[in-house]
Amino acid sequence: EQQEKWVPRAVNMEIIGTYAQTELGHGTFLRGLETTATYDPNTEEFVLNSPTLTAYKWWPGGLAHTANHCVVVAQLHSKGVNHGVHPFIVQIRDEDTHMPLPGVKVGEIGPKLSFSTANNGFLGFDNFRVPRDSMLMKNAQVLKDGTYVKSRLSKLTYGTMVFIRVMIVTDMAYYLSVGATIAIRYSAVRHQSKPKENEPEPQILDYVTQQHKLFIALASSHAFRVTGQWLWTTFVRVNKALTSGNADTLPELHAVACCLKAVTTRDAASMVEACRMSCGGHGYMTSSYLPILYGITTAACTYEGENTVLLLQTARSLVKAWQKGSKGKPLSPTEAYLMDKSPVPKWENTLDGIIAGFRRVSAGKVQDCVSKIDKLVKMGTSYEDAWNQTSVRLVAASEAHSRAVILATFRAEVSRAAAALSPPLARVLHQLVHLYTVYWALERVGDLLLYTSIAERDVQELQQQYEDLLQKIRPNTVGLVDAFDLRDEILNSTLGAYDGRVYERLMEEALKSPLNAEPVNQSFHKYLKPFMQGKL
Ligand SMILES: CC/C=C\C/C=C\C/C=C\C/C=C\C/C=C\C/C=C/C(=O)SCCNC(=O)CCNC(=O)[C@H](O)C(C)(C)COP(=O)(O)OP(=O)(O)OC[C@H]1O[C@@H](n2cnc3c(N)ncnc32)[C@H](O)[C@@H]1OP(=O)(O)O
Ligand SMILES: Cc1cc2nc3c(=O)[nH]c(=O)nc-3n(C[C@H](O)[C@H](O)[C@H](O)COP(=O)(O)OP(=O)(O)OC[C@H]3O[C@@H](n4cnc5c(N)ncnc54)[C@H](O)[C@@H]3O)c2cc1C
Repeated sequence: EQQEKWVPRAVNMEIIGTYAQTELGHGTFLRGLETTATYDPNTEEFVLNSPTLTAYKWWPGGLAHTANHCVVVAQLHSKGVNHGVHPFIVQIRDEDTHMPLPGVKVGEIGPKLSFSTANNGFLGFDNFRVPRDSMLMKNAQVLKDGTYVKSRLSKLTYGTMVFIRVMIVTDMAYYLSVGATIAIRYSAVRHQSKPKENEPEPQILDYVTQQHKLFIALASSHAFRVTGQWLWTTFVRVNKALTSGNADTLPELHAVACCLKAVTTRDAASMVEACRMSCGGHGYMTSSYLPILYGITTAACTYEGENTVLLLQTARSLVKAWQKGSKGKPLSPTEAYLMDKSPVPKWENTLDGIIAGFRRVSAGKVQDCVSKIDKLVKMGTSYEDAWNQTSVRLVAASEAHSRAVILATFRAEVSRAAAALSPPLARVLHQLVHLYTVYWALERVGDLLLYTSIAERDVQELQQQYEDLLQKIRPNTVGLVDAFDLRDEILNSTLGAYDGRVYERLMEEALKSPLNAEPVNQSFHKYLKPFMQGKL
C-alpha cells in the first residue's frame, strides 16, 4: 500500500522528488554512507540524522529548490543493530509554503561544469523524525516493534541504479543524434579553404578527415539505440523474473548494464567533443549547443555509477564467470563465449570475423587477468591487492567485453530488421554497421594483433574498407541526420538549424547579448578610461 500512498501523488506532481543517495564523503562506496535512520519503537518512527559534515547528501538533482520529497538512502539501525543501507521516502519541505521542515538543512551546491538547470543540492538532517512507513518496504521491512525482516535478496536495494543505467544507454544514442545532426548539417553549410585553386571553397563535409570525425558519431547513435533497446528488453525480462522471486538473471543484467553504461557514456562524451571541435570556433559558441551537450554527456560518465567503478563491477563478473566456466559450469548467454577453447581461427575481414575477434580479445584479457591475480596470490599477495594491481587490465577486459556485446547486438538487430526495410534503407544501415565495426577494429588493432590471427595485410585492407565506407556514406549523410527528425527547438543550435542560416543565426544570437545594449560599455568609464589616465 506504500505505492498506493505515494505513486498517485507523485504522478500528479503533488510530490516532486529526487534520489538522495550520494553524500559529501561517499558516492561510490554505498556501504560507507553515513546518514542514519534509527528506529524508535516507542513512537514507531525513524530518526534521520547526519552525524558528520561528510554525511550530508550532496549532488541529488533538483534537491536545492525544487524537490519537496526525496528518497533518502541511509544506514538502517534497529534494536542496536545496523542493517545496512535502505531507502526511505522523506518529505523535506512544507507542501504549501515550500519552506524546509524543521530539522532539515537544504541548499544549492554551487556552479558546475554544465547541467546548470538541475539545481543539485545538499541535505542534512538534525534528528529528523519520520513515520515507520517512510521506509520503502518492498524488499526489507521493520515491524512495529523494531524487528528487522531482511530482503530475500540484499542486492535488490541497488535495483534503482540498474534501471537508470539501462536508460542511460538509450540517452546516449539520443545525445549523439543531436551532436551528429548539428555538426554534419554545419559541415554541409560551411565552405573553407581552396585545395583546388580553380574551384570554389568546398563543403568541409567533403574533407575525409571531417568524415572520420563525424560519421562514427552518427553510426554510434544507431548502435547505442539498438543496444539500448536490447538492454531494456533484457531488463524487463529480468524484472519480471525478480517479481516472481527468481533472481538468477540479475547478476548478468547488472554486469552488462555496468559496462554498457560506462562505454556508451565515455564514447558519447568523446564523440560529442569531436563534433564540437569539428565545427571550429563556432562549435565553441554556447549558441551552437555543442558545449552544453558535451557537459551533459560527460556528466553521465560520473553519475549513476562512476565509469571505472562500473567497469570493475563487470570485470568482477567476468573473472567469476571464467572461474565458473573453468570448472565446467554453464555461463550466462552474454558471457558464454569466454569458454570458447577452440583454436584461434584464420582471421577474416568480415563483420562476423571482427565480432569473433573482439570476443577473443575479451576472453584473452580475462584469462590474462585471472592468471596475473592467481600468480600474485600464490606469491603471497592478498586477493584485494592482487585485484588492485591487475585493475588496469580488468578495466580493459570489461571494455573489450562491452564492445563485443555492442558489435554483435548492432549487427544482429540491423540484420533482423533489414528484411522489413526498403533495399536502399537496408543498404545504408548495413553501411553504418560496417563502418562502426571496422572503425573499432582499427581503434583496437593492437588487441587484435595480440589475441587473434589478424595480419598486417588484413589491417591494411581494413583501413581501405573504412575509407571506402566513408565515401559510400557521404552522399546520404545529411539525409541520415535529417532522419533523426530533431526539431530546431530541440536542437537549440545556431549551427544545426534545418534552414542552414548559420551566419544569420550566429549574428542574431550575438545581438541579443546585453553587452551589445550600448555602443560604449560602462566598463570603459569605470575601468579602462581611469586606467588609461593612470588613475587606477
Ligand atoms: C525513476 C527515474 C524515472 C525516469 C528516469 C528516466 C530516465 C533516466 C535516464 C537517465 C538519467 C538522466 C539524468 C539523471 C542525472 C543524474 C542522476 C544521477 C543519479 C545518481 O548518480 S544516483 C547515485 C548513483 N550511485 C551509484 O551508482 C553508486 C555506485 N556504487 C555501487 O553501485 C556500489 O557501491 C558498488 C560499486 C557496486 C560496490 O558496492 P559493494 O561494495 O556493496 O558491492 P560489491 O562490489 O562488494 O558487490 C556485492 C555484490 O552485489 C552485486 N551488485 C552490486 N551492485 C549491484 C546492482 N546494482 N544490481 C545487482 N547486483 C549488484 C555485485 O555484483 C556483487 O555480487 P557478487 O558478490 O559478485 O555475487
Ligand atoms: C551531474 C551529476 C548529477 C548527479 N545526480 C545525483 C543524484 O541525483 N543523486 C545522487 O545520489 N547522486 C548524484 N550524483 C552523484 C554521483 O552518483 C557520484 O558523483 C558518483 O556516484 C561518483 O561518486 P563520487 O563523486 O563520490 O566519486 P568517488 O567514488 O569518490 O570516485 C572518485 C574517483 O575514485 C575512483 N574510485 C572510487 N572507488 C573505486 C574503486 N573501488 N576502485 C577503483 N577506483 C575507484 C573512481 O573511479 C573515481 O576516479 C550526481 C553526480 C553528477 C556529476
